[in-house]
Amino acid sequence: MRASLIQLGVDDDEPVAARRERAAGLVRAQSGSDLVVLPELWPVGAFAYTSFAAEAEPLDGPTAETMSRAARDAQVWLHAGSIVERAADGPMYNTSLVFSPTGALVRTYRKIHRFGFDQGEAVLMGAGDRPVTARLPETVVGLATCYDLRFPELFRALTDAGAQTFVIPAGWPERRREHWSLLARARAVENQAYVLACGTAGTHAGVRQAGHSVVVDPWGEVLAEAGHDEEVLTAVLDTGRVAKIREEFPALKDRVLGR
Ligand SMILES: NC(=O)CCC(=O)C(=O)O
Repeated sequence: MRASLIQLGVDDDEPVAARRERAAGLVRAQSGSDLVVLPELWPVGAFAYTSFAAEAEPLDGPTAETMSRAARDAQVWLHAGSIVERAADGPMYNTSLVFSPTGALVRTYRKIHRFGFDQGEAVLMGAGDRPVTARLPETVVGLATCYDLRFPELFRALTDAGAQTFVIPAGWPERRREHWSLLARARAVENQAYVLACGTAGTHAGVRQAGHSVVVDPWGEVLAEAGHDEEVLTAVLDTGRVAKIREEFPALKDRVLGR
C-alpha cells in the first residue's frame, strides 16, 4: 500500500481559501497512491484559536466539498486531516474526515483529547467520545489526532477494535518535536502497528511547527521521515507485516490488565 503524507505549510499570510485549493492540488498530484493524508486543522491552523469560530464549517462545508472532489479526481483514499467542525447543535469539534476514492465521506472522527489545558482548543472545542476505525482495502485504519498521541489507551482501544495502521494528523510544535518522534515510534512498537503521523510545516499564530512527519513500521523502524519544510512524504507499506509481527512476537496476547 502506497501512502503519501502531505506535510502542508500552514502560515498566517496564506488565506484559508487559497490554502484549500493548494491542498486539493497536492492531493490530485498523488494519484497513484492508495492513501493520502493531510495534517490537523490545516485550513485555519491548529494554534489559530482566535480564527476558529470564523472558519468553523459543517461536514458538508467548503473543505469537505473540495476534499471530496480531490479524492475522486485522484482516485485515492483520502484522510483529509481535520477541520473546525461547527455541529448542527452549535458546538465546535476538531473533526477528521476520511473519503473513499469515489469522494464519499466514509468516516469522521472528533478528537477525543483536546489540547491547551484550560485554554485554546480545550475550552473552545467539544470533545469526541468514541474511537473510530475505517476499513480500507489493505488495512484497518485507527484514527487519532495530534495530542491524542500522548494517550496510549486510545491506541490500545483502536488495536482492540482491529486497527493495524494508525493515521495521526497533527499540528505539532517544534518545541516538543522530540516527544512527537518518540511517541510515534512508541505507539507503533507497543501496538505492533504502522503509524502514519502527518504534521504541518511553517509558522502560524507565532508557533513554529515541527514538520518531521513520519512513517513507522510495526517493528518500530522509521520507513520515511520529513524535514521541517513543506513536502510530500511517501512510503510503501507491506500491510501483511502487522499480522506477521503480531504472530512471531505475540506480546499483545500477554496482556494482563485491561482485557
Ligand atoms: N494540536 C495539538 O494537539 C498540539 C499537541 C501538542 O502540542 C503536544 O501534545 O505537545
